Amino acid sequence: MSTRIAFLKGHGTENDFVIVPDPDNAIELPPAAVAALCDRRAGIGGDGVLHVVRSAAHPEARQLAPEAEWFMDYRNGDGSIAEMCGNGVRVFARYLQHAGLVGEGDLAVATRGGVKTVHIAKAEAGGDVTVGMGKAFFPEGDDVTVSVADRQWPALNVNMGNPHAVAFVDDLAHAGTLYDPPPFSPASAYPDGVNVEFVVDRGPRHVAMRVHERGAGETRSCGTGACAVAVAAARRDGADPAATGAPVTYTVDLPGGRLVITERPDGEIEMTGPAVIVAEGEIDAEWFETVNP
Ligand SMILES: N[C@@H](CCC[C@H](N)C(=O)O)C(=O)O
Repeated sequence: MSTRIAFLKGHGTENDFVIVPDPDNAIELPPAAVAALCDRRAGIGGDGVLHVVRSAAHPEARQLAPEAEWFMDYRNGDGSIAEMCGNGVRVFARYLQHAGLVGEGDLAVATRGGVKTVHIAKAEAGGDVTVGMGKAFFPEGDDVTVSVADRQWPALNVNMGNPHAVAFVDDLAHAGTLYDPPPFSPASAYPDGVNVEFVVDRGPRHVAMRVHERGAGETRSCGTGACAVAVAAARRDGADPAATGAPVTYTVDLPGGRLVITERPDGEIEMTGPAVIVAEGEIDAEWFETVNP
């Protein structure tokens, strides 16, 4: 094993990540090592890990290498693998820019959810990062119910590459502590688990949300969750862009900041927000061996 393992810490609206640059895919990251890196007391701390690998060097992304040089090998904080991370891909792009590997403007990033187009705005224009998130899907089946303590809400089943249950509530405090995954029924609705969003209205096309993320617990932001919430709100509000032929934009406030989500008439969704690198350093090789024997 290499004795020098670089890392960076970054966040997008306070959805925070340990970034592990590893162009040649030489670093093994089993679930226990990911969980140790993400541990907020005994590790570096983060909602997840962004393992930065050249697509050509990763078996899951090799076929995407002609379209996208870099693969976001995303892991949840508990070490599990997710199909997509919306804030993660924005922070991933910021890392590539920070490292001088890309400039401002457009780039393609390979993910388990396919190739995503990312746009890094010029610093003088605010420097926000926009990602083309693809289309939302609404899996058919039983209606989903989410519950917290003695309250229950109907939830919309939205797939943004990863699964979401979106519940509109009267008060975000009704979601409780969100230490544990909120129970849902029927149990068959999400065989692989689910990210659960609780949403309140703030004004016209403006909502606020909290989220319990699969594999991470309550996080201060979730990009795919914000997109799921925006499309759920649009349908609830009768503002389906496919039906009206006009793009629809929602402002989504999260505990860690604000994301702006636009759905186009063809169903394509774009998400814009800040992405920040806050630190960089070296993982102690001896410690890493203890968590990754
Ligand atoms: N924080 C992410 C979502 C990360 C994956 C999620 N926890 C899952 O398991 O599906 C985002 O910004 O989208």
